[in-house]
Amino acid sequence: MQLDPRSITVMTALMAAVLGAVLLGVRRNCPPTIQGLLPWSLAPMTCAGAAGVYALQGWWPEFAVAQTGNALLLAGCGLFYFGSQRFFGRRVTWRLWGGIALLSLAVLTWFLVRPDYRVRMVVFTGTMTACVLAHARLVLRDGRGFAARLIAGTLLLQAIVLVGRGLASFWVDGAQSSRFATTTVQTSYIASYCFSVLLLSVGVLLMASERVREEFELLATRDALTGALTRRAVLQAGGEEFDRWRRYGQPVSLVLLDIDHFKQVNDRYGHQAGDRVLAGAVAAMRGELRVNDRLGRYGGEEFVILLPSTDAEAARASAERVRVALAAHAPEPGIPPCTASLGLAWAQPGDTSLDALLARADEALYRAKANGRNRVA
Ligand SMILES: Nc1nc2c(ncn2[C@@H]2O[C@H](COP(=O)(O)OP(=O)(O)OP(=O)(O)O)[C@@H](O)[C@H]2O)c(=O)[nH]1
Repeated sequence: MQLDPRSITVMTALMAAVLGAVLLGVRRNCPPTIQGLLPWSLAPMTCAGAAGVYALQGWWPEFAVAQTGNALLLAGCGLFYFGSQRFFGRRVTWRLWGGIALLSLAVLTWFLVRPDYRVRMVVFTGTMTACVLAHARLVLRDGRGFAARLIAGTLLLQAIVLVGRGLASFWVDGAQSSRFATTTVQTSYIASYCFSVLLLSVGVLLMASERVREEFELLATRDALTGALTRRAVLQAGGEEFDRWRRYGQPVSLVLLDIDHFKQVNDRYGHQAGDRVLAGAVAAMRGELRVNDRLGRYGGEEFVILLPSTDAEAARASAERVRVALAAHAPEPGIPPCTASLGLAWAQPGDTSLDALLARADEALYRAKANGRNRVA
């Protein structure tokens, strides 16, 4: 089967333009917290521009086709990388990008004065390969899942094809060989370029939709005011830990915590200050908990702390740490620290569900309140 490189190039231009438009559409439906979609949308469009310019060979002077096409292709490659930097929240190195743009401009000008196919090929291949490899490194480091693997794999393949084609240009009579020569090297290069744009666009699309799903999941499990887990989410996690205790004997403990005299905070400083005090209290509690511990808002000024793999003694130490931290935490100037009462419970033989622990923790909390507050019972 013989593929016509010019037709592939024209098809690539059309396909890349459509992919860019699709990504732009996706961007409109994404929450603004997801960054990088604009450069990601512009990247395939720029590649489409490059393919369109290459397709003009024969109608435009060769030098103009090569310079403009290569510059656009490099810009497309850079935009994909730049988009990923934004997406992963990396600090964007403006100086680096400015430097690369200036260098490219200088090289471009120099080629206007001294056109040399092989030097041009080395500079272009070298810059493209460096950009592609840096991008692959970033995605491998910060990304996960199928989409990240797809992107990294495509980029690595692209680097191999780039280097292969760069080397081949020294064997083939490069200066005379046509861009659309139906040689194996040229056809593979153009076909791989077409697939790269397609796979990279699909990859970033998947990565963005995965992020949207994660953000919505987070919204559904987090209490909007304090950032603690919702009651439903923390109780679900508690149920899972309880099952683990029943099946494998892994200890699990639970704390119900109620901020003392919180009504007075609202009455004295206003409901909004009360809101901030609650959010601050959650932040202070978090600082005392381990990574696997779960903190949820049970309702109002009452919280649940789930302590997986924690027996009664260790749970008491954790609860005590939280109590001390809260009593020492000054919410904001003018508002004194709030204390809290904590009721502790742990899984015991005879318990049939998490409700048993919740009931005991509630009784313990009641005792802590009755015995003078600011204590663990
Ligand atoms: N600002 C604010 N206040 C809340 C929120 N949820 C519940 N509250 C308030 O928390 C207060 C709870 O009051 P009470 O149940 O009387 O308990 P308390 O004043 O903490 O007294 P003790 O628990 O007995 O120490 C009420 O005034 C509620 O309005 C909230 O999201 N924001």
